[in-house]
Amino acid sequence: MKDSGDSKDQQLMVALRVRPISVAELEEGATLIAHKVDEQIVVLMDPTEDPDDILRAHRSREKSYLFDVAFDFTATQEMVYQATTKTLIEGVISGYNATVFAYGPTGCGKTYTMLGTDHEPGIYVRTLNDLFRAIEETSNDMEYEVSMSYLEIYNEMIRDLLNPSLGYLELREDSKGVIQVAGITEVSTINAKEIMQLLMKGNRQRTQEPTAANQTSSRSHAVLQVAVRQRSRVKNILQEVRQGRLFMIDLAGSERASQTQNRGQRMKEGAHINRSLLALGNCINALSDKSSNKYINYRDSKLTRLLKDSLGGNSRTVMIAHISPASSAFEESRNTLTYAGRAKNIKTRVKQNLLSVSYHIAQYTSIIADLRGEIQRLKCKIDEQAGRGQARGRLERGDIRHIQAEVQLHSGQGEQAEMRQLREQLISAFQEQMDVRRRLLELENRAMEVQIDTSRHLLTIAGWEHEKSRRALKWREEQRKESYTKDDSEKDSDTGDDQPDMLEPPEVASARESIAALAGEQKKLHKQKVSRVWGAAGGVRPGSSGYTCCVTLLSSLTSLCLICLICKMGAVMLQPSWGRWEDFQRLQNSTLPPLSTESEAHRMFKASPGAWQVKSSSVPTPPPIQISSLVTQEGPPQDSLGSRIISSPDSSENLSEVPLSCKERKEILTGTKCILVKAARRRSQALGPEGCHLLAPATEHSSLSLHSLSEAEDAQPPGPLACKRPPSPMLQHTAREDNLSSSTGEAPSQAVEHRSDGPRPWPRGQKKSLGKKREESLEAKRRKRRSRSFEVMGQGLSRPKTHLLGPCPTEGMSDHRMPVCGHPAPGIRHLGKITLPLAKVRFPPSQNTGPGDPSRPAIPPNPAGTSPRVTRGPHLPHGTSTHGKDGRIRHN
Ligand SMILES: Nc1ncnc2c1ncn2[C@@H]1O[C@H](COP(=O)(O)OP(=O)(O)OP(=O)(O)O)[C@@H](O)[C@H]1O
Repeated sequence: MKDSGDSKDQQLMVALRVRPISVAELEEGATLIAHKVDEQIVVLMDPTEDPDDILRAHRSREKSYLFDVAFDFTATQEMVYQATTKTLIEGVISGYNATVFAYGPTGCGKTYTMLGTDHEPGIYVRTLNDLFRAIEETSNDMEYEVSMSYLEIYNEMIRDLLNPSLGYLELREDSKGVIQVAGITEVSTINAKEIMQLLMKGNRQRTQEPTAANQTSSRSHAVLQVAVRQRSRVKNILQEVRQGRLFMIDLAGSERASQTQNRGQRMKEGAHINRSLLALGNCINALSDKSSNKYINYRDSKLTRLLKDSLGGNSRTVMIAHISPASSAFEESRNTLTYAGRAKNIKTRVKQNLLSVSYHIAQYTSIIADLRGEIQRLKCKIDEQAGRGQARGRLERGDIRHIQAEVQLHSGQGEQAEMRQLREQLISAFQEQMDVRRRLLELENRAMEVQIDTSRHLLTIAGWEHEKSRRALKWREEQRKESYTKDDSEKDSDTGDDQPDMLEPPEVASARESIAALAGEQKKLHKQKVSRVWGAAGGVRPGSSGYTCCVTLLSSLTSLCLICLICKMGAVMLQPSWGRWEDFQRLQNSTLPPLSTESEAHRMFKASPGAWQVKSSSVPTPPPIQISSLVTQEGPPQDSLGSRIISSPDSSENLSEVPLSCKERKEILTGTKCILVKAARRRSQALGPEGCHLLAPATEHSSLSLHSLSEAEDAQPPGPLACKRPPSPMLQHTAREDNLSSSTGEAPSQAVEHRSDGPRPWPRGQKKSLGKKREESLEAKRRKRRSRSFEVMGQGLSRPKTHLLGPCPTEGMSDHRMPVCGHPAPGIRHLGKITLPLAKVRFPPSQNTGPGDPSRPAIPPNPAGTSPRVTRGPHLPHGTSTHGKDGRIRHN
């Protein structure tokens, strides 16, 4: 260990404090002779000067003294501490020595300044408080060791005030000249409170005796020493240790024997006090004389030996001189001021007590142990702080939970019952809704079954009508052949021959009856569904908006189902083998396969050569079949229901020659047209904008109104497009309405007329002339018919058209011409046109018979010439069916 650090000269600081004049002094008649002129100057008046003394007339009666700082009776303890001692604390911590001592005559306030009272603590207490506060502030980086000792020099003997039992102690000087008190008690602590308790204990041990000058006169010099060792917490091979010492000395007061009136022990004490103070004065004189190189005799007294460093060595020293302002203490005050003034010239050489400690490698283990201990200490500190934070957090969370629980308890009691009630109501409403849905599904299932049965019966009836028409045609052919061989008279006589009646098969009659029953059931189911929806809607009444919504919903569903049914029926009827009675028989005995998926429907259409005509891409769901007209309308007589079915492609033109069949067919077509238009409208309404958007590609072609249909019929070249033009692959289900409607009106005749012109487009300008020709031809045919000729009168269909179609479906539905999803209906009229070729095209008689006519399938003859009853079904001769390029069926 070695000392290091630079030294510098430090002037001794001298402060003067003038205490208040005491009551005793006032009683003695003393006057104030010490006055503070400014912060540094004090004037002392000489009370003994006689103004009448001529010899001293020109001498000044007052003398001024300059100090570093001066205090009078107005100064507080804090002011004295701040101005004298506080600045020393930082130096002590940094390794500098410092000394504060109170000097002055007895009873002038030295003990008051240094020790103070309980209410006005002195420099001891204030200094220690600030010292430990400064150590605490830098303790994270620096490690401190603080030790304290408290002694008195009484009668030139040193006593340990912290442990008086130790007896008198000796002063020793080490090799470096540092004065040490051998065996003194040094209490190491960094607790300021503990040091203060020790200080109080030591003061009680200090020798105080009342004298005439001071009731609490200190008969000894008290020395409080505080040593501070500071080192960095960062361990290194070279460790710096800074050691500073602070001396705070309360000297005993110089006294005069006459003043103290001491006798005996008190006089002896005073002698020792004065001797030590004299030695101190001599040292101060010697130290303050800059010019002289006098020997400083510190060894004259233990006080000067102890204050060796403080006076002339390595220390920042502050001397606080005390005087009484009373005129009675003029001599003591003047001497004190003189000594204090001299001390002001004393300079000390101050240097930092810096000790460099180089550790041996063997000491590393202890250093490591110290470091580990330090790490452990820091960990404990962190854990302690974290635990404190967690405890605080738990406390806060506990408070929050407690508050929440209270809030829930108070506010939730009323709301819980209400919430429970609402929940029960919600659950019951949900269950009721599910029940209604289930019942509706059951009704839907039943309605689907009814629809399937109805469609099956309708197919049966349609098959029979077809067969009947075919037999009638065959019979007329035979009759015409026979008529060529007979003369006119025989012809006239044969005009009364009618076509033999064909007995209706029992299954057809049964189908008609079943259809009637099923229609009633359909109606009943529909009413039930509507009532269910009303109930589910919570009391929706007819005529209200809710009612409209319900009906719309149901209608939309049923319309979709209907569309599926018609597509399916169309696909079946366009089978190559369709038109034979056995096909109807086969279909009658089999249930309609449901179009469960779009792919299935696609397969079905593909399987048929004519499937492209009816392929519907917009109906992917299984078709719950429902014919609205049978349910929602008071339909035509049930016996005509069979005639509503779409005619067989092969026989449609021949059917027109049968008045009753033609009428029925028109009714069927009209009714179907009405249904389809309604279905399309309801589907559009049900789907709404979103559905329209989704179905836009399809509806663009399938949206249809009668108006658009009629326009289409007018604008579109009928015959060739219907018969020979390759069909569009984008055929839609509703496009069949176009076909159906055209089959009931002028289009067929136009097609017939146009057929002779080849596949050129139909010119609009020729329509009127063609109409005229058609009328003429019709008239001629009538005449022929009256003359018992058997020419086919396919054009006669145009006559009942206005009667059948006029008011009811066409005009009525023309109001429903609506653009679906914003797409105008006319834009789709050329697309998706399903052509049932033979139902649309009427052939003139001259062309009907030619088997080689490619535009029309030849009607297979009945070589057996049997009656319809005998020849129906499997007995009908037929060749191999082939398909023309226009998709129509040919029988070879
Ligand atoms: N500044 C002051 N303000 C008020 N009272 C004071 C002041 N200074 C001293 N006194 C009072 O004067 C009396 C004597 O003071 P004190 O004992 O401190 O003198 P002293 O110099 O220590 O005497 P001694 O040398 O005999 O110990 C005390 O009662 C003290 O309360």
